Amino acid sequence: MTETGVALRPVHEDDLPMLEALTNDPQAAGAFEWHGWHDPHFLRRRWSESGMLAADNGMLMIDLDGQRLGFVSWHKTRSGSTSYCWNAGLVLIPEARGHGYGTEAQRLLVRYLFAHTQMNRVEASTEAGNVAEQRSLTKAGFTREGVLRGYAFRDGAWRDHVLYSMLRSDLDPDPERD
Ligand SMILES: CC(=O)SCCNC(=O)CCNC(=O)[C@H](O)C(C)(C)COP(=O)(O)OP(=O)(O)OC[C@H]1O[C@@H](n2cnc3c(N)ncnc32)[C@H](O)[C@@H]1OP(=O)(O)O
Repeated sequence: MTETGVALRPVHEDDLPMLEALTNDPQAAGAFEWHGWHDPHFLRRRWSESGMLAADNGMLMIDLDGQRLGFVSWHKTRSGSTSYCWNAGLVLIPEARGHGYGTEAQRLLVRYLFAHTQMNRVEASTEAGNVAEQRSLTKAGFTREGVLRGYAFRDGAWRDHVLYSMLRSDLDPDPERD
């Protein structure tokens, strides 16, 4: 948890309707995260199998004083013949956007992943037009690496993405640790 009260926690069964809305409803997903309808049973299946905490991917709820604000997620990406990194992302409910909660959630996620896995790099890419997420990644301490041209297909067009990363060595030392 942070001073703002934002915390990450595992997904509970009664969170599934919110996750479903954020990923399967065009209004809730927002301009850059709507990728078309998906199998409505997918999230419940994933939750039954692993509680959204598998070895190669995961999802945690973003919580503010017991209120659900959205979710963070990550998956393992190959970065070399024997190397992997995490690719991370998040979606907040529309009412929670623009208050700094997404930035806090990304800070917390990076700390969580570096504390509990041995990965050296967390990367995040976002559409070139998603200025809020780019600003939020910068505020959370990520470094902008460059533009991935024609990287992802969404809503009828190939879109440029901007790639950001945080390395284990970029992390500020935890003030609560010796
Ligand atoms: C790697 C990925 O996950 S990509 C997908 C990211 N998710 C989404 O796009 C889903 C919908 N959006 C959201 O969930 C959230 O808005 C997020 C995650 C993008 C950002 O989290 P928030 O809590 O809203 O961000 P936060 O409030 O910390 O900061 C947003 C910043 O962007 C700025 N901003 C917002 N919209 C715009 C805009 N259209 N143009 C310029 N700046 C903008 C804000 O002013 C703020 O900057 P400031 O603190 O300097 O004033």
